[in-house]
Amino acid sequence: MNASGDELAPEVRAIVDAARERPGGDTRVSVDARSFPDAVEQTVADGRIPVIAEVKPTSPTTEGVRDDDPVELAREMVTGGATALSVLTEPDHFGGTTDSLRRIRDAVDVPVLRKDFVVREEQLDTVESDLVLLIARFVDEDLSDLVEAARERGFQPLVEVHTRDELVAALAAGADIVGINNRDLGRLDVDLGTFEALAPEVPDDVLLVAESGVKTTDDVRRMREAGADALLVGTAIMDGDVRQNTHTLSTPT
Ligand SMILES: O=C(O)c1ccccc1NCC(=O)[C@H](O)[C@H](O)COP(=O)(O)O
Repeated sequence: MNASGDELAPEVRAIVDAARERPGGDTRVSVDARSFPDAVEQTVADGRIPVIAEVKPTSPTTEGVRDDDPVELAREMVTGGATALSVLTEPDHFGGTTDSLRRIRDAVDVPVLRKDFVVREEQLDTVESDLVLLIARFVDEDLSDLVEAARERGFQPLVEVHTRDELVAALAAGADIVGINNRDLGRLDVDLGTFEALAPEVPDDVLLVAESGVKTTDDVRRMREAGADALLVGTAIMDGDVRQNTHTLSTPT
C-alpha cells in the first residue's frame, strides 16, 4: 500500500519525501485518549452534526498563511461546537508544529487528531494525541502493524483511504475509524462523489468520517445522507470566523 511516486502530485511527492526523512520520538508514548466515538455519540444526542474542525495554518492548495494563535483558533472552534479537533503537525507544507498540538490538547477537552504523514512506527512517538491519522497509501510499514502499534500506545487510529483497494486494506487491518478523503492526492482535485462511491462498502460498525472539500451546509447534508458519521473540515472553517463557521457546519438545516 506504499505510494508510488509517479501517481502523486509533485507537492504531495515532496510532502511524503519530507515525511520519510523526519525522525521519530526518543521515548515510546502512552496516551490516555479521550474517546472519539463517545464524543460523536454525545454530539448526535445533542441534536448536532459531528464536525472535526481542523487547525490548518496553510496547505499546498491554500493561498497564504493564517498565523493567529492556534490555541485561540482551537478554543473558538470548540465554542462553535466542534466535536473534535484536527491539528496539523506537518511543518514544511502545512505550517504545523507538535508544540501547537500539545498546547491545544492542554487547552481543550475534546478529542484531538494528530494530522500528519506518519509513515513509520517510531514517528508515533513524536507527540501525544487522542487520534492519529494513518494514510493507507503512504505508510512504509504493514498497515495492520502500524494500526496495532498506534493502539498499543493508546491512540485511536483514523485510517484514511481514497480508493476501494485502500478501503479493503484498511478494513483488513482492523480499522474501526475510517476517513474517506475526497481529495485525490494524485491531482489534488476534490470530488465529494468519492465518499458517496465508497461509503456503501463500509460496514456499519465502522465510524466513518468524510474528509476534505466540505464547504457548505449542502455539502454537509450530502455527506451525512451518504453515510458520514462525522465530517473533517479544514479550509472552509479556517476561512474567516472559525467559531461561526464551525457553528454553521455543525448545525442541522
Ligand atoms: O489540503 C491540502 O491542500 C492537501 C494537499 C496535499 C495533501 C493533503 C492535503 N490536505 C490534507 C487533508 O486531508 C485536509 O487538510 C483535510 O481533509 C481538510 O480538507 P479541507 O476541508 O478541504 O481543507
